[in-house]
Amino acid sequence: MARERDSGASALAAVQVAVRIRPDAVDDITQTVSRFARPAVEATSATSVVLEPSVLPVGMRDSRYTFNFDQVHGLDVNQIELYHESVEPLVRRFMDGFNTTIFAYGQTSSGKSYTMGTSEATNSICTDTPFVDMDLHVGIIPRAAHQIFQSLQDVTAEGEECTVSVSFLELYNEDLIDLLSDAYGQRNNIQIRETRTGDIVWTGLAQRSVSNAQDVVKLLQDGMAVRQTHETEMNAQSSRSHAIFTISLIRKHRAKPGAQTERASSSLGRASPERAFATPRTPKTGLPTLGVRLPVSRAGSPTRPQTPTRPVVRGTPLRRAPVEDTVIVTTTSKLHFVDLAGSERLKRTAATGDRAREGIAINSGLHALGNVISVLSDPGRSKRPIHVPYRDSKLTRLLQDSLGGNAHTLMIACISSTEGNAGETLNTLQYAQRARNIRNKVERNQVEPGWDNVAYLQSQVLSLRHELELVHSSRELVASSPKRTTHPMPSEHERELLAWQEKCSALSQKNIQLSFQLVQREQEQRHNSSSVDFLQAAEPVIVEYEKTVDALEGQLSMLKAAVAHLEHSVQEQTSENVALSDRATKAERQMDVLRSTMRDLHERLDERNARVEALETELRRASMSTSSTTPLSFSRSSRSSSMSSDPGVLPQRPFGGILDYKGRNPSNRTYRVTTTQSRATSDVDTYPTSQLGLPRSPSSLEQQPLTKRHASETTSPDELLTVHMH
Ligand SMILES: Nc1ncnc2c1ncn2[C@@H]1O[C@H](COP(=O)(O)OP(=O)(O)OP(=O)(O)O)[C@@H](O)[C@H]1O
Repeated sequence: MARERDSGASALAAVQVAVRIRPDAVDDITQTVSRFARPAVEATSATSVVLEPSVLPVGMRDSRYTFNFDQVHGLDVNQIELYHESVEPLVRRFMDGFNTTIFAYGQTSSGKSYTMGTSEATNSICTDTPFVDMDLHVGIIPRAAHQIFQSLQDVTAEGEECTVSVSFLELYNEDLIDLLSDAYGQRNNIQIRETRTGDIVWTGLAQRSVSNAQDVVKLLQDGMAVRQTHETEMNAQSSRSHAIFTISLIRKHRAKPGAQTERASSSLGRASPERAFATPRTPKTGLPTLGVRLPVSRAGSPTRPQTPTRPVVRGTPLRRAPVEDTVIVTTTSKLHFVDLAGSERLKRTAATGDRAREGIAINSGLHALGNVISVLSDPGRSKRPIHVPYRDSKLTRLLQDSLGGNAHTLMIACISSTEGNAGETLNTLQYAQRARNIRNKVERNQVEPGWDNVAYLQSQVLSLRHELELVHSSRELVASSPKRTTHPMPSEHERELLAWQEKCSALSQKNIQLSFQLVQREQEQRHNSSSVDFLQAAEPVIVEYEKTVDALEGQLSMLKAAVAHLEHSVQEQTSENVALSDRATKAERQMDVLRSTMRDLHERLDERNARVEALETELRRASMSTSSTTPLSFSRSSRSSSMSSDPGVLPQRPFGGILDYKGRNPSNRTYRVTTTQSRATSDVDTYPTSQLGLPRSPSSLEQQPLTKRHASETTSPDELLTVHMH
């Protein structure tokens, strides 16, 4: 926890972000096309990761993406290493009395459940015997349970009394479901409520006491068995809900008043002297954050903390106060493991029906979480108050204390290494980058008993007054002693007197403080008493309103989810359009190239025609001087229609020449004509007779069967003339 600052009563702690790159197994069903299975991300150091932009969809390509985080776990980092590097320090914070949250975020099938320990590997743990070595694939939660109970062995041996309990909550389609309830599946009454002091609490959630790590894992397995998971195109066992597994700890130890904050050994989150002594923080008794009810008196009136009904981990009984001044200090803390469902593109998961509805709800919660993270990470937030949209979804309400509130938080961003997932990977990395800017205000949840109890304070004041009177009377007694005037006081008595005097002044001070406290409390009580009746009467109405608001918020969230989904589709459509216009631009470029090729060809054609004209002129000249052959004048058409600027219209120009009629095939009426011009035999051109102006059946011509080649060439026989240029 390097990035933490002390700011008086509470310390500022940045949200920690660890990135985990999952290896892509051969049988990974998301990687069907090997072309997209190339590696796209690389851990370049223990804290940085690079995403290759060329693998991103068009429109998302930018420069090389390099991201820095608190930890980066590459492909070769296993569960044990990840736990030691990223999670163990957080679990120690929890043991020290701080609320702590660890949540996994990432696209579907990126390894969130695997990392958190809510996947198959956890089911393989045998809970009948104490854990020795866990399977390499076992995730965070079972390992944390093991660490917690190992540490508790030490503190209970020192005489502390500790109580551990767990709860398991699921948020499915905006419904809160208790995964450890005996009445699972039946309508339950879990509600997220805000106390008058602004704390977020859940009511109606089962708390199960546990006395060892096996108990924790057993309950985890039970809850996992009923959690909503289904197969999608992207994951054979995809979590269709967000789930929060919580371990709650209550520790009690004896300490001198005012010295209790030194007991907890964390180097972080030092409680201020004011909070520890003069105005001890009202413990979240009964309604601690994230809704776990600790022992509390019914009407919610503050009482001295009670002994838990089922203390689970007990040390030797709390030592009797060796001296008058020790009190029992209670520390409460919670450790939340949040396994978020994966963000998913419905197109890729091929979700329809219920799966699509689940997908929309999942994405909507994550979208709201993204908005909260964006607002909290806004650097301008410290200068001006900004509304944080926690109420936009139940997920954000549940995580309110973990993001921007009183908790040490670790986000594990899970990403896939392959090219096919590069778009989602970039989103996850950007999301995580923002989360890293969030600062939480952490403080130890610790309280000295009785500070919120007026009767207790009154009795303290009375006993102190009584002690004070005793001291005064003893002083007077000593002062009136006749020996004092004649003999020096024996040093033993002197010391005793000084001790009494010191004690007297300490007690007077404490008396003043307590009296001051008492007056404050009485004033507060007087102020509150008038509203208590009203509040009691209004309570059921308020609860009803809360339920209605809750239901409406649920509907609103789903509507927002639908809108977000539409927006997402529009975004996808837009990027498809971008890709299409990119292709259109490319095609245009190709057209330009073709046009220029055409121009070249035309030029070459013109050159050729010029040559032909020159030849024709020569021919004409030759014909003038030769009278033995029949002069002909006709048009010549080009065979190469592809060279014409207008396909279908053959370029024509006058052709003058002396032709030697070699023969005629009557069946197809094709003429074979040889010009007097000397040419290679391959220079055989075919002309429509209509263009040549020749008679269809000139009897003067020698009939001659055409070769096979000619026959195949002259597919429109009656209109063609084959000319051999010699
Ligand atoms: N680091 C890893 N090493 C080995 N296998 C892994 C790793 N990460 C994930 N897997 C495997 O990948 C598959 C998908 O992982 P997992 O179910 O944890 O994903 P997910 O992010 O929780 O998905 P969803 O959001 O759909 O629930 C599982 O079979 C899991 O065992």
